[in-house]
Amino acid sequence: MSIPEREMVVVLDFGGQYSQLIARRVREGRVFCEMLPFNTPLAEIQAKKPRGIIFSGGPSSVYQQGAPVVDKEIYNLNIPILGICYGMQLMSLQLGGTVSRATRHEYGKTDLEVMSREGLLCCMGEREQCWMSHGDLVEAPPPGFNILARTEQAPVAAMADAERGLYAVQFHPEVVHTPKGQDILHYFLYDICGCTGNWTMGSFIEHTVAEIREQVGDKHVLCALSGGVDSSVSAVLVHRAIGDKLTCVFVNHGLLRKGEAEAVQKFFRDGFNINLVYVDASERFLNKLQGVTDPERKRKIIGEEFIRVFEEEAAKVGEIDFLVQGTLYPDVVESGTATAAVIKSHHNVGGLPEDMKLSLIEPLRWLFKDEVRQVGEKLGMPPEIVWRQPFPGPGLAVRILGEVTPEKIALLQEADAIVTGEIARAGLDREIWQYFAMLPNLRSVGVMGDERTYAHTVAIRAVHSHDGMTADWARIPYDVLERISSRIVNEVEGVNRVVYDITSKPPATIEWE
Ligand SMILES: Nc1ncnc2c1ncn2[C@@H]1O[C@H](COP(=O)(O)OP(=O)(O)OP(=O)(O)O)[C@@H](O)[C@H]1O
Ligand SMILES: O=c1[nH]c(=O)c2[nH+]cn([C@@H]3O[C@H](COP(=O)(O)O)[C@@H](O)[C@H]3O)c2[nH]1
Ligand SMILES: NC(=O)CC[C@H](N)C(=O)O
Ligand SMILES: [Mg+2]
Repeated sequence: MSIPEREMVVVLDFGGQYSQLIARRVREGRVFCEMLPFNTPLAEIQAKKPRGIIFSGGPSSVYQQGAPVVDKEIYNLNIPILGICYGMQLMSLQLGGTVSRATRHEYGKTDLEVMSREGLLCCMGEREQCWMSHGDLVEAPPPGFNILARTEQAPVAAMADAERGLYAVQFHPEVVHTPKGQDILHYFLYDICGCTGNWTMGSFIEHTVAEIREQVGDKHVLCALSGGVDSSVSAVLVHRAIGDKLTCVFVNHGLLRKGEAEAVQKFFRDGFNINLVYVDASERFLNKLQGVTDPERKRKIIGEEFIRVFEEEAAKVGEIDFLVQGTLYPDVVESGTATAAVIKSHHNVGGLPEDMKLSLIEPLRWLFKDEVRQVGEKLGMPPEIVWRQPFPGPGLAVRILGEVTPEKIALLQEADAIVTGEIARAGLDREIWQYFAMLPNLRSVGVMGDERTYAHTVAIRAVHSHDGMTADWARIPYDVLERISSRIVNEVEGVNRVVYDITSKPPATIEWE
């Protein structure tokens, strides 16, 4: 079977805060979308046969030295382009318009005066709300461009050279605060780029299965299976493509939750017709982590050790060239890209060793968790997997600040089982995105049974999120918190205090390390 034709659009990322939102919005418009760094070679972009290209926003000023630019040939490829914010400023500058620093900046909700209500802005009335975040502006558009809209501060808030298929907006159509934003993107995708909207979860599955089959041929493949949503969905996709030639490896690194090693094996052995190898590697992981306190070092050690285990298992199975991982888009951005800062090295991306021998297959690399859950449902996977709360690959190592020891792991496993159990008992497990206990490596004074104690503090973390990129702390009812707290101090030896983390992301992250 050949790979079915797929309409796709490329987002070139200039480091904007909302770049990933653009990609999501395009996919919500039923057109597949990948985000690439701004400096991706043109040949690589062309090879993807995009129907359109979108330039994202970004923190730089186009007229500054070293600001990110694209190869000007991109304007001659006959592929429609939509520039957003920085993307519009860049397009202006490169094609002969003028860009300068504004005297007054526009941040947030802004009134837009629409001057041309046909073409790109045909969905808009004369006055519309839009959302702005800029300090620079286009003073004069390049030759050949018409001004489509303006605001009090920005004489060019949207512009087009329809003949060449070049469009740009200073505001952000991808954020919900631009109410007509999705209509504008829709017009770009359908009317300008000629897409028909053939991207659905069903077509994603079909396309991905065909792609894996072509890539792998009749070779054998190993899949890193954690029992989490992402790797389980990846495993099922690959299994559809190549059946028995897939072997899944589940690693117990000694940093799993209470009862998890047994539960995952039982679930996959009983419920799925998949070859599963279980590796108890806890000793070697914990040895490597001895004395290590820096969060990034912990992540890198775990990332490398995972790969070493997979390589050893691959050698046992025979000739194996490929490793499947359930990597998602947020793992990729947070690990740092050409434009995005390193927030934390996810073990499966930034934590990978340089000399790895297996080639990666990552069918979900462009998706967000909620999209992966839709794929899982479409594949008919059971709700216990699809709606399972995420658990980071480095496991409890990133939930224990400071050195990881067997005692601390055992203590945290007990406390975490209480949090999980009580959240489920209160019927909140599906509502809350992630909920767990963590150990801040902090001891304080308490009094228990009239005796002084000097024991551990356990922190509870519970957050609501759509995709893991941003999060808000969950307003767990006080009586549930009370039960969790009292059970932890009463049942877990070595704990005399429980606190609740009430920080959103940003500024914090979901995990503490
Ligand atoms: N214990 C493990 N054994 C084998 N592979 C693992 C293990 N933990 C993580 N991985 C690999 O690393 C990838 C990334 O981990 P991550 O936790 O993001 O995904 P997940 O566990 O599949 O899903 P979830 O985010 O729902 O926990 C996994 O998809 C899997 O391929
Ligand atoms: O596979 C993973 N490998 C990792 O190294 C890792 N670190 C964090 N997470 C999970 O990602 C989401 C966002 O986490 P943070 O807000 O802590 O960055 C949350 O759901 C985290 O649990 C990881 N997943
Ligand atoms: N959001 C953006 O793309 C901002 C672009 C540019 N840095 C400005 O301030 O105008
Ligand atoms: Mg996981």
